[in-house]
Amino acid sequence: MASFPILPYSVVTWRPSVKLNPPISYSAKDRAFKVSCDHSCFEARDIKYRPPGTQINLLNDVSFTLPEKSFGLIFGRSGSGKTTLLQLIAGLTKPTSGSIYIQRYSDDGKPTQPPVLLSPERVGIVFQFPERYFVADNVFDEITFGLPRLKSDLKVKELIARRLERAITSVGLSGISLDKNPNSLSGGYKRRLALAVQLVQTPELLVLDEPLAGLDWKARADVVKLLKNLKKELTILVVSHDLKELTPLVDKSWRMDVGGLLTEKPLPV
Ligand SMILES: Nc1ncnc2c1ncn2[C@@H]1O[C@H](COP(=O)(O)OP(=O)(O)OP(=O)(O)O)[C@@H](O)[C@H]1O
Repeated sequence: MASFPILPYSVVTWRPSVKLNPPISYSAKDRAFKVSCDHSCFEARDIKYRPPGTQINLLNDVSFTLPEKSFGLIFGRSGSGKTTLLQLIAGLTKPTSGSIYIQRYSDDGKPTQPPVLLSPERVGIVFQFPERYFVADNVFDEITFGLPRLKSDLKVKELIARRLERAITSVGLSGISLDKNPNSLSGGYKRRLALAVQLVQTPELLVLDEPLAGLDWKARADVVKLLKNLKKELTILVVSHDLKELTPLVDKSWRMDVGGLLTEKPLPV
């Protein structure tokens, strides 16, 4: 298993960090969330989301804290707002109010600096049935689709080549020809490819919507094993109905109730 992320954060210089202005202030209620954060946490506070032109909030006062390199799982009824939350975290939609940010803490649980807004470049999102969104006719083009085109100088090319190689290795696609048509891969390999597409962008937080949906038992077991390995190097947040299979990986879990209400709860298995 290749170690991941591929490059130290400082090397990937095109990833902007946006400071919140004004900085978030901390109440006694907020401090209760810090207990489990040793270093950095991905945090959401009081997220509300109402789609434009509608009268109903899909998400209501959603708050959570996910320590870095941990595995979080959100479960709950269909239509409760889980996918909507993932889309907000990935920056595909903006919350109506509230914020999602990264907070660093010292060993004694105090914030060491102002929170930094979570920018979309730091998040990789794998949609439910990601293979439906493949755009290229070979594996190489699919993985490199979102990368800078290769007019760049040699150093950038080398950097991209290393990122590509490590993404492929880390999802176990090394044995597959890069010329292969993505649609000719098995279900499990398509999921690996969808993960590689995100990993090549070196995200710090990977969010996955129903990563086991539609796979046979063998492919499901393979994806669980893959996620277990990725968890060593990345923070992962999953929305899933497949609680039993994912239980061994889960560090924190939440139930989303209809009306977009998120509560930290142990898995009901
Ligand atoms: N842009 C929108 N405008 C209005 N309603 C929306 C919009 N986007 C989603 N919804 C509705 O919001 C609710 C929450 O949808 P969401 O897909 O987030 O739920 P979910 O918990 O992920 O469901 P599932 O488990 O079935 O995937 C659904 O009733 C959906 O129809």
